[in-house]
Amino acid sequence: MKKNSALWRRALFAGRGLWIAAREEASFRTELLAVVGGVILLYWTGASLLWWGVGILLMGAVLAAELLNSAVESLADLVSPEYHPLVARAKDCGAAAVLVLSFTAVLIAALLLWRYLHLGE
Ligand SMILES: Nc1ncnc2c1ncn2[C@@H]1O[C@H](COP(=O)(O)OP(=O)(O)OP(=O)(O)O)[C@@H](O)[C@H]1O
Repeated sequence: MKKNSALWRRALFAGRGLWIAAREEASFRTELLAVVGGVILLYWTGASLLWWGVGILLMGAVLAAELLNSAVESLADLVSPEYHPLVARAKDCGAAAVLVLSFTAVLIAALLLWRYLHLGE
């Protein structure tokens, strides 16, 4: 496989990864929906530029973590389709990474909502 291909080619590969995740991973689709919800929340609460920055950063991080988790799962399935405790560990840790970031994003969203409802800003 040729290394260091042109930027447009690498972008094409990345786009293919996004398309595969959106088509085959239910969790990724759910997170895309959550991103739409997050953008609506930020818009509805009239969030400041800083809140938008934090929100966009977190939403991007959740999606990126899910994509990396999918990559780990695919490699694990290739290497060991049969049950193996190390595969269980790799997959569980990948899933945990997504969970931690998702939980953080939900907490930040709750904070934004609380601030809007109680402080009106
Ligand atoms: N080959 C394996 N060896 C050991 N444990 C496995 C193996 N495959 C799956 N598991 C266990 O089952 C859990 C679910 O794995 P699975 O591959 O179905 O991912 P998932 O969480 O359903 O994600 P997705 O639906 O996105 O593929 C893993 O977190 C792991 O604990």
